[in-house]
Amino acid sequence: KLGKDKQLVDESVLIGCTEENEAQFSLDLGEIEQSEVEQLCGGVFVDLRKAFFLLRAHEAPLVAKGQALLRWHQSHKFCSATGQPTFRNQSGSQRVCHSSGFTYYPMMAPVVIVLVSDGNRCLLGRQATFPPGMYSALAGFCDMGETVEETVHREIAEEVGLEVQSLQYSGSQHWPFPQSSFMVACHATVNPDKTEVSVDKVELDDARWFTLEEVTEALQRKKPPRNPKGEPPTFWVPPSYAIANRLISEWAQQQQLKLKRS
Ligand SMILES: NC(=O)C1=CN([C@@H]2O[C@H](COP(=O)(O)OP(=O)(O)OC[C@H]3O[C@@H](n4cnc5c(N)ncnc54)[C@H](OP(=O)(O)O)[C@@H]3O)[C@@H](O)[C@H]2O)C=CC1
Ligand SMILES: [Mg+2]
Repeated sequence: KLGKDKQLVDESVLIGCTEENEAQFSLDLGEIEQSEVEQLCGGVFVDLRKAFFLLRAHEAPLVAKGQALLRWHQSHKFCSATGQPTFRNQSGSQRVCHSSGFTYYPMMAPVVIVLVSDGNRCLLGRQATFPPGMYSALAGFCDMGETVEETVHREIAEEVGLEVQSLQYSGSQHWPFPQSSFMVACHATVNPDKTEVSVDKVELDDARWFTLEEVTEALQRKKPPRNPKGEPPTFWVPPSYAIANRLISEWAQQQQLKLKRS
């Protein structure tokens, strides 16, 4: 039914291709009445952060990419040099200003995300905006001109007052919040004799060391826990789709291996 609306179809963006060579598009439903779409499709609209708890592993990156690309088009309708309208190409991978000749490509902001360990415990922090009880690995945007290594040292020093000794790359992920981030995930170690945390209260609500037992228990919680009023919130970690979860899981596995060997 929506396919009959030529303008809507023209505004969709190409986001990928299945193993069976079927093209995949993302479509901004714009002004369309949500309840009508929900009825037509037999589904409900869900906030993207909440949807990440429900999506299957291969769906989440596709949804994240579609949403990020559509949002980029919405906020790049005009050339920043001339103020003239920009025009998208057919697939939606770029926008051009005919007046200045500039071509604009979707951009991602590089971010480091770091799981700090002192050999026995790992350090997790929470921002005031996180849901109650949720702690994650520490993260921070790369400044202009910085290397990933420099950002890791600076962010850990700024946010918790610790000096990183060693760094090991783990993986990367596109993250659609707050705009489009390119998350570079690393494990880091600090000197076990210098573990006193000094939390930057502007950036973080709290940061503290967690034991393997605490982390193992939190990793088993697949849904945000229900926190009864008046009781301290239960500790939990980001969902499996978030690369923070992968870092925390890898650390727990390494610690368990270490325990088995000793
Ligand atoms: N996928 C995952 O597992 C996880 C992802 N994340 C993501 O990592 C990102 C970074 O973590 P966070 O601790 O917030 O970062 P930072 O520690 O760098 O702190 C955020 C502050 O950095 C400044 N800043 C610098 N560059 C940018 C930019 N390009 N975009 C937005 N703000 C910028 C802003 O402050 P000011 O305005 O004062 O300059 C902002 O308030 C977050 O977007 C978060 O969603 C975090 C944890 C887990
Ligand atoms: Mg941070």
